[in-house]
Order: sequence, then structure tokens, then C-alpha cells
Amino acid sequence: MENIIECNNLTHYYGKRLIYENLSFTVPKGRILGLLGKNGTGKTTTINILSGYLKPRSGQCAIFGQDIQTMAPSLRRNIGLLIEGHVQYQFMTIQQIEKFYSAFYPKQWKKEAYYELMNKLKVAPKQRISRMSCGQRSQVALGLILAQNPELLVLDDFSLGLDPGYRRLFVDYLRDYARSENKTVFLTSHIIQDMERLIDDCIIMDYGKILIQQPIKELLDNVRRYTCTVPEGYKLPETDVFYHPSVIRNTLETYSFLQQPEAETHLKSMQTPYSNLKCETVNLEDAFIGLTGKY
Ligand SMILES: Nc1ncnc2c1ncn2[C@@H]1O[C@H](COP(=O)(O)OP(=O)(O)OP(=O)(O)O)[C@@H](O)[C@H]1O
Repeated sequence: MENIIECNNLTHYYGKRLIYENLSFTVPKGRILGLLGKNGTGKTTTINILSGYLKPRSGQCAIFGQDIQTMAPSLRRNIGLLIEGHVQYQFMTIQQIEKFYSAFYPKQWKKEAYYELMNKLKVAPKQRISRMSCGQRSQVALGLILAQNPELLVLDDFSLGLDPGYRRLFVDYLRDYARSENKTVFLTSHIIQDMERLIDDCIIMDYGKILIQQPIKELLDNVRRYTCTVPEGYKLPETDVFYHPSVIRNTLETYSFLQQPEAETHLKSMQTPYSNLKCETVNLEDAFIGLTGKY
């Protein structure tokens, strides 16, 4: 399968502060990848490296097989970039901004994609962007990227300011658009429920490293939440198979990739005084919080 993005051993520091070390990932053509992580783990940093604004301390980042730092502008046009959802030139109307942007992409511009989304938003072509709400402005920015008709969409925090209805509208629209046009998407969002409907693959970042990198289906098929009764104040010994165990009164909760029989074997080998073990599959948000911890 052709890889649209290939990042190898990215290491980045701001001054002396290490953000992450040896981050490697690929995004194959036609896949939607979501980058998840707590605040400050380096998602925007990664987007800035992917877009060529930031040069990593070491490592390589190639898009369409070319180093992003030296990519020709003609190829760069095939990357649609949304940095935190804002449109400049807010004095323009819906119609004027579409015309303005179209001039930068004469060969590939698809204004229908933009107007289709604007129609769904029920905004009039003569409406000024400065008179729109924050969420509507984000939608204008997204619409302009769709009209750019890029091969790769890189969207940082695309759901910023959108209410649940507009988020759903955009997520469904983006999913259908990416599938039917075989587009590749790399995105971040803090709204994890949206990611579950949208992405094929996920990377979950922890401070300094990638914690999980796998297809979303595989992740959801394999993560389990375990709860059981333990004596009050019990502390599970540290182990890398049970993530972020917590005990509230006499209920222990933890997350694991182990299936129930293996989890039991493990608990027994640690001589955990447990009873009433319950094992459940979880949604992406619970898996994310379970694997990365609450704080
Ligand atoms: N220009 C900069 N100079 C110094 N430190 C920075 C700079 N930009 C970001 N950082 C720091 O690097 C870390 C990663 O920031 P980044 O914005 O990539 O995180 P993020 O995962 O996108 O966070 P969030 O979820 O809050 O948007 C943070 O601790 C941040 O304070």
C-alpha cells in the first residue's frame, strides 16, 4: 500500500525541553488517522512538523515521498491544512472568500464542495465572515479546504467551536468525502466520541512517546475495563499489563489488553485479593482515558 505520510524517528525539543523522541508512523493512502493525546503531549507540534512550519531536531518527515522541508509548492498544493480552525480575511463574505482562495488553486479548485457545506450550514453567500459565530467560521475554513481538493487533509483540532450537531454534520460529511474520493486524512481533536465515528487508525500519544498505534477496530476489540472488589486501601503492584489502576472504596478499576482468563492468571500471580471480577469492552473515550490516565 502506498504511504502518503512517512515519519521516521522524529525527535523534537523546544529549547532544552524534550517533547518526544524517535516518533515513527506512516499513513497509507485513503486512511483516516486520528492523533489523540492529553494536553501538551505534542499533537500540534507534530502537525507543525508535518506541515513544514517546524523542523524537528532530528528525524525525517516525508509526504508524497518527498521531504516536507524541501517540497515543491506545486506538490504542497495537494496538502489541505487546517490550523486550529480559523479563517483570515473576516471582512469578506462567504462568496468573496471562496473566489479569493480559488485563485491559489486554479487547476484543482472544486467550489461545489465548499457551497455544499455552506448550504448545509444555512448561511447566505453574502453573509460576512465577521458576522458569523465561531463554529460557523470553523466550517468556512473546513469548506475552503474541501474545495482545495487536496490529496491529504491535515486538520488540527477540527471540532474547535462546533456544537454537537455541526460536529456530527461535519464528521459524517468528511467521512463520506474521504471514502468516496480516496483522500487521506491526518487529524487531531479533543472530542474523542467524534473520532470513533470517523477514523480508521489511531495513535495515542503519551508524554514523550507513542503509547498505542493501531487500527481503531483492533483497539476497541482488545481493550477491556476490569473492575473487581478488593479490600479498602489495596494498591495493585505496578505492572505494564494493567493501565492506571485506581481503587475507590473497595472497587478496583483498571484497563488492559489481556483477555479475562489471562487477566485472572495475572491477578493471581500478583496475589491480588480480588472477587467479583467484571470484564467489559469500552468505547474509544473510555479506552483513551483508561490507557492514558485521568490526569
Ligand atoms: N513554541 C513553543 N515554545 C516552547 N514550548 C512550546 C512551544 N509550543 C509548544 N510548546 C510546549 O510543547 C508541549 C507540546 O505542545 P503542543 O501544542 O504540541 O501540545 P498538544 O498536544 O497539541 O496540546 P493541546 O492538546 O493542549 O492542544 C507543551 O508542553 C507546550 O507547552
